[in-house]
Amino acid sequence: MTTQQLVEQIYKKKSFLCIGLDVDLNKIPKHLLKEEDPIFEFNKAIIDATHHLAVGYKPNTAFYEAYGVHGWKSLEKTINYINKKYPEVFTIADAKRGDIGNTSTMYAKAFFEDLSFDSVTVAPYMGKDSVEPFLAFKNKHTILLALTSNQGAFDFQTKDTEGVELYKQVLKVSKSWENSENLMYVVGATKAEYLSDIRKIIPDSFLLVPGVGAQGGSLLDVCKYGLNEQVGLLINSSRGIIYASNEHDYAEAAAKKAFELQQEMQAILK
Ligand SMILES: O=c1ccn([C@@H]2O[C@H](COP(=O)(O)O)[C@@H](O)[C@H]2O)c(=O)[nH]1
Repeated sequence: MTTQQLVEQIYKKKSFLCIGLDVDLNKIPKHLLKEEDPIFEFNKAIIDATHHLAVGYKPNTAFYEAYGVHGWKSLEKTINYINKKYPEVFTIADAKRGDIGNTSTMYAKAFFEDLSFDSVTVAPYMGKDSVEPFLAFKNKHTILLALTSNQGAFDFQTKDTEGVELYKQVLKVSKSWENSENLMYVVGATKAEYLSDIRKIIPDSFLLVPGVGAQGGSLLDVCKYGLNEQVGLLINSSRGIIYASNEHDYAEAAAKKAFELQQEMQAILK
């Protein structure tokens, strides 16, 4: 999917919501555990109930890898379901990959070719030659970790490197990489006050913003400092939406939470 197509979807749905599909078998409704593939059944119901309210879905691969080959199958079925039934939706494999060049190429093939995700999250720590193999894929997006939502972000990301915070170096330097137009960045909603500085460096880039909902980030603050002319934000909520209920009404409850966020976004877009 191109960035322009994503922007069109945002205006069509009046939403820049991304729903995180972080499925934990200990948290889903008990009756689903009788199914052959409880993770997929859970995702399918959530997707069917929310696809008109969200422009993206973000399975975090950890929640699938934790269940071994069965989990990976569930991930494959989930992405195939979205791509077949709702091809207009932007998909993110939150896998936080990145390695030496030839290994990164294999990671990119896994997520962009085999699983057909639109984007994958990548850690910048190993530098240019670890990220450029992802950027080489046309109409696919590499979402680079810039300033993450967790407390540990202050351990390295905000430290000075030659007078500039490390996360700013990541933003500045990555702009010079080949095919950098395929870059997006992760900035945590819990770091909203950093967004005006971030926008000075990357005014036009899309940002994936996790941390609204369970982590306490504010949608309004993120929008105040982070919106750009093309909206430029994908706000993710995972637990706050998908675990709104653990009874039979879980999909409707998720849709209700997604609707509340979509309504706030609609008001902001006006
Ligand atoms: O900085 C980051 C980067 C990624 N994440 C991921 O986003 C979701 C957030 O889930 P919630 O349940 O809405 O808190 C999850 O998959 C994280 O691994 C992040 O939170 N912060």
